[in-house]
Amino acid sequence: VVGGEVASPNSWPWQISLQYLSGSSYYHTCGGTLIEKDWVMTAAHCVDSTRTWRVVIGEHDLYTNSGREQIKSVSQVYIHPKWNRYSVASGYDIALLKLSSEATLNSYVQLGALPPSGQILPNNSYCYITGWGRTSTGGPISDELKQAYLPSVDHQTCSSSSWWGSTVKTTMVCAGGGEDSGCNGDSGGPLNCQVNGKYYVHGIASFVSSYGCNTIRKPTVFTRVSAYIDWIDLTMY
Ligand SMILES: C[C@H](NC(=O)[C@H](CCCC[NH3+])NC(=O)C(F)(F)F)C(=O)Nc1ccc(C(F)(F)F)cc1
Repeated sequence: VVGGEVASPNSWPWQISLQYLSGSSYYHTCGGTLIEKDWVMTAAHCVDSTRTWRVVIGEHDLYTNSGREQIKSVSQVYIHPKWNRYSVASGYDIALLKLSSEATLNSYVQLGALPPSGQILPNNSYCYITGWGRTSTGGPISDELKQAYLPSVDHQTCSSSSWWGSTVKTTMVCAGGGEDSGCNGDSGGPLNCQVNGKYYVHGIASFVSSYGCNTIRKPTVFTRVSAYIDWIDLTMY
């Protein structure tokens, strides 16, 4: 997350850190959302390589143990069947991870709420991106979970020529486009949007400009969760 601020610990209790094993250590690679006690939603591009994954729930500082963390291994990865790793612009950047055991829900660990199928946010909706991604283009990832206010940008604007043009599809949600943005390492994490006083996870961080994370008029682009509710339900149940 470029800009924004460090989040109050565990104030986004559905946020997870997706980590991969390298040698004898695990490393943060992506964000994700706990959507059932044993299911995590993330981006397909985060898990389309063969690795050993684990999910850390109740996390805040990646390098300290608060005692609130719950670490789960991943028993199965379900990548959307239409995901094409060579064409993030085609969409379908969504995956579900089945956990080896259920998380325990408490003040620090809660489920993220999904929007109704097909729901489209009005332009300039009140949204926050959260993640441990780079804090500047090419910079280091954040030790602590960060948040940034990223108002949503409707498709008409986001797909206009001086914005993302036809790269952005209607199965995506744009947010930001100013000096705050998502960045590498926030991938897979939630776009949290407040609707009638409650937060819903409307997006899964998918891509930013290759010219720089916080490029003006290149908002962070998210998979639109409300476009995939049927697939999510079919996969989990
Ligand atoms: C460096 C930049 N990285 C990203 O945007 C990465 C991974 C994207 C997956 C692509 N394999 N995503 C992120 O950093 C995220 F946090 F915003 F999600 C990038 O690749 N951007 C990008 C790639 C392709 C396209 C386009 F769709 F146009 F082909 C647009 C932007």
